[in-house]
Amino acid sequence: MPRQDKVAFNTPHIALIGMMGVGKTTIGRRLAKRLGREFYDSDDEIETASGRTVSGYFHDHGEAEFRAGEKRVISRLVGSEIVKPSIVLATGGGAFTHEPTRDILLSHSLTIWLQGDIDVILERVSRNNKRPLLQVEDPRAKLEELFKARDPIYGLAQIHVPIAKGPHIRTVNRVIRAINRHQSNFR
Ligand SMILES: Nc1ncnc2c1ncn2[C@@H]1O[C@H](COP(=O)(O)OP(=O)(O)O)[C@@H](O)[C@H]1O
Ligand SMILES: O=C(O)C1=C[C@@H](OP(=O)(O)O)[C@@H](O)[C@H](O)C1
Ligand SMILES: [Mg+2]
Repeated sequence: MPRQDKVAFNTPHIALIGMMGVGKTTIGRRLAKRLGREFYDSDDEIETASGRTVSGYFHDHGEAEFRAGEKRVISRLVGSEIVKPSIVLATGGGAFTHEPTRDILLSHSLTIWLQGDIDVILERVSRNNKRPLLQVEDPRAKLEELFKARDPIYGLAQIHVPIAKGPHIRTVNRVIRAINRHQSNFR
């Protein structure tokens, strides 16, 4: 394993946060593979536990219950006192904005904000209708509203990484470099 991957390997749980469509799930899966860690996605865990899709869950129970379920899932994955190997967790875009969930993430993991601009994100989320919050007449306006409300909160993450253009590996490399820089500041 390259030296810089080793530094990242030795960190606690890594949690990716940021806006829908920025790449948390796809980058997280690749990062975990690179670091030889287990990968979890909080949306997948909610879907498995509830037997509903995220959209179905929102439809049936509403956002407040979704946030409560999301908190339970994240607490189970990274909030436990039981010592287990560090994982990579991709959170859903709203998880970090919910204070109880944010507290768990900040206390038990290295939080990494993947930052993308609205045009890239809009293009990506338009590929399917899996994101209930954007099933509105004007998704751009909704995204603008979410950016305004959420960016200051996402800014509380320990590490900020602007996504790279091009293949996923470029962003994975940026994340690993950012973790290295962060860890060396604390040694
Ligand atoms: N570097 C990239 N290049 C091209 N497409 C990407 C890249 N990163 C993510 N995507 C695509 O953008 C979409 C959203 O990514 P996803 O990982 O689901 O985001 P999130 O989990 O943050 O909502 C997916 O279709 C994914 O394949
Ligand atoms: O931003 C949000 O509030 C949400 C983001 C989604 O996850 P992704 O960020 O992985 O798309 C999913 O949890 C749900 O649709 C709500
Ligand atoms: Mg995702």
